[in-house]
Amino acid sequence: MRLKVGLLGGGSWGTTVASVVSRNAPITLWARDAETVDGINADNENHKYLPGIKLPSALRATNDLAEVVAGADVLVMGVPSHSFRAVLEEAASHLRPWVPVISLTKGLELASGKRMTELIEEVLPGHPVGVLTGPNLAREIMTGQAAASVLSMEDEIVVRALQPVFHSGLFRVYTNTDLLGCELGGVLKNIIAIAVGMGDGLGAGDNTRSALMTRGLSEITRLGVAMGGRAETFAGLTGMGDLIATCTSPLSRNRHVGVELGKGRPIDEIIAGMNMVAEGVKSAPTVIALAERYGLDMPIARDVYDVTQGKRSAQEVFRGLLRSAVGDEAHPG
Ligand SMILES: NC(=O)C1=CN([C@@H]2O[C@H](COP(=O)(O)OP(=O)(O)OC[C@H]3O[C@@H](n4cnc5c(N)ncnc54)[C@H](OP(=O)(O)O)[C@@H]3O)[C@@H](O)[C@H]2O)C=CC1
Ligand SMILES: O=C(CO)COP(=O)(O)O
Repeated sequence: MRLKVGLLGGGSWGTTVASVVSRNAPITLWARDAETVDGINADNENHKYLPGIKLPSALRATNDLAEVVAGADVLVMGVPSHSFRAVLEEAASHLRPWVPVISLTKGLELASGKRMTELIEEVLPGHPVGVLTGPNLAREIMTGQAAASVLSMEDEIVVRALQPVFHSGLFRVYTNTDLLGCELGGVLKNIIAIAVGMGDGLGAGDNTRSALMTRGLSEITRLGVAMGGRAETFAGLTGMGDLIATCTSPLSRNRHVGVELGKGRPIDEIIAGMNMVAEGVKSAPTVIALAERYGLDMPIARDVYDVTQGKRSAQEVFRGLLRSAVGDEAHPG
């Protein structure tokens, strides 16, 4: 039986995942924006988020959320974290019982600090939940570059059953049962990418970038393990893998924010000039609150928080980093 997939969210990543899935399964994409829907159906193009890229003709889009959700055997959530709960609540009354819900979103709920899969469990109790995450820059995948990703769900049987929905020749989908670890890796690497971007914007060198990424991974792993993730997950595709892609690619929106901060531009101006989401800016305060709750020192994340809140400049933060105490690499703090 071919599972029918419904995907909510017509941004760059929702459209990309829908295009990938359309090779394997019937899929309908819901977008709130009528022009996005028309562009996908009439021109096979998402003019707003993936201009110039031809989408598969099998991909169909609609404005009708109820139709997409009610017809889905698998529901995929591709809206940013700030809209996730509202869209999920709208979907809830239309979803059939036990339909798995997979999140593509790499952010935390601002008010509660919750992960997106925690929101799914809260709004849709009883539905199997998962994430699809990894080093996956949308535009690269749409231009036919190979990539690997991870479908993570706690139940090994369910995750194996859903893997073929997402996996294809150039989009290689592994499975992992460490849901919390996989999900957190995707959230936390955004903050380190902002830090690396700040360094690049200030003209820092490759050694500096390498130091920030490595110490950043150490911060990610400390918090992730304290919250219940497995250490080895953070060394895999959803941790180190995604960190490398996001910290080094000019396509990353989070890194872009960092680069512009490094050049001295104010955060509000940078965000106002972007038509896409940079989740790390929104999750930095929540991550700092989590670090405090778990009694952990996360100096790079704290610096990103300070700069994105306008408390200090990128330049000040970089001077501070060079002056900070250095101890045992393996046992910081
Ligand atoms: N882009 C990428 O390469 C990757 C992104 N991700 C993650 O995927 C998630 C989505 O990002 P991405 O697709 O890139 O985001 P974009 O900024 O490209 O697009 C955001 C989309 O969400 C829609 N949206 C926002 N608020 C609402 C709402 N209240 N109701 C309905 N739709 C809404 C927007 O609609 P509208 O146009 O109408 O505003 C738009 O279609 C993020 O968490 C991101 O971190 C993960 C991996 C790769
Ligand atoms: O998550 C991503 C790559 O895996 C996309 O990163 P940005 O949101 O920074 O563009």
